Amino acid sequence: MTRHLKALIGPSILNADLSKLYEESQKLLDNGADYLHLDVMDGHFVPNLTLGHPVVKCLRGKIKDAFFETHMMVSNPEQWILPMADAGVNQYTFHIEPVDNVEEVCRKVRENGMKVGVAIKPGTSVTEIEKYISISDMVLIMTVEPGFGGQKFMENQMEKVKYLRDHYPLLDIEVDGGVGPSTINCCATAGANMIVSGTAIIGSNDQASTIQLMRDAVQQAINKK
Ligand SMILES: O=C(CO)[C@H](O)[C@H](O)COP(=O)(O)O
Ligand SMILES: [Fe+2]
Repeated sequence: MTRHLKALIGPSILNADLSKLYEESQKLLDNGADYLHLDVMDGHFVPNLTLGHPVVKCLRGKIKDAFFETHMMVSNPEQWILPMADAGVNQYTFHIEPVDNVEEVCRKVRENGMKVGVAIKPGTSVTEIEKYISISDMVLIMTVEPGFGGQKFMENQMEKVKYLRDHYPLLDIEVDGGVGPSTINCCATAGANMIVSGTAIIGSNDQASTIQLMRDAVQQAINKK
């Protein structure tokens, strides 16, 4: 069977009203989100704290069938594999920067029934992550310094996306940080097919059209290639 790239939009709930995590998440799904991108920060790898596996587990209790990706901005990603698998996470995306044995973490993530995503910060070279493509399901190119929502999109990171798309036509490539209607074309033409967008969707007064607009831009770019 031929595999085709798919345009997927995964809203980040980071800048939503987290006292209403379930309602905000369900609303995003009702408005057409393809998956949920849950930002996990440990106050060590990044200077911020968000949520952990107990919260993800409660959310899974209320939302049974959506695809959950956790973006693990943590110093020891190996530590949270089991609890996140138990919480019902579908994809475990972690940063390679603090990890000594990336292969081992990738293997354990899969052993625990989750897809594995590998992520790099803006200062990390694309060749650092290229080594792990064969043992992962997705690559995340950060387009802001991880830690906070609502930052400015770093266009220079598109070189990494272009490089990866040229060399790996069917690779799932995700971008995250400052992505919205004004920056989506940049991401789409560079070759990203999985789009994380926080502030632009959460702050939109028409979430469904904002999600649709971004998915259409990405799908059109895929169809042109
Ligand atoms: O990983 C993140 C920050 O580290 C978030 O996913 C990202 O910033 C999304 O929010 P926004 O679209 O507002 O930038
Ligand atoms: Fe994220």
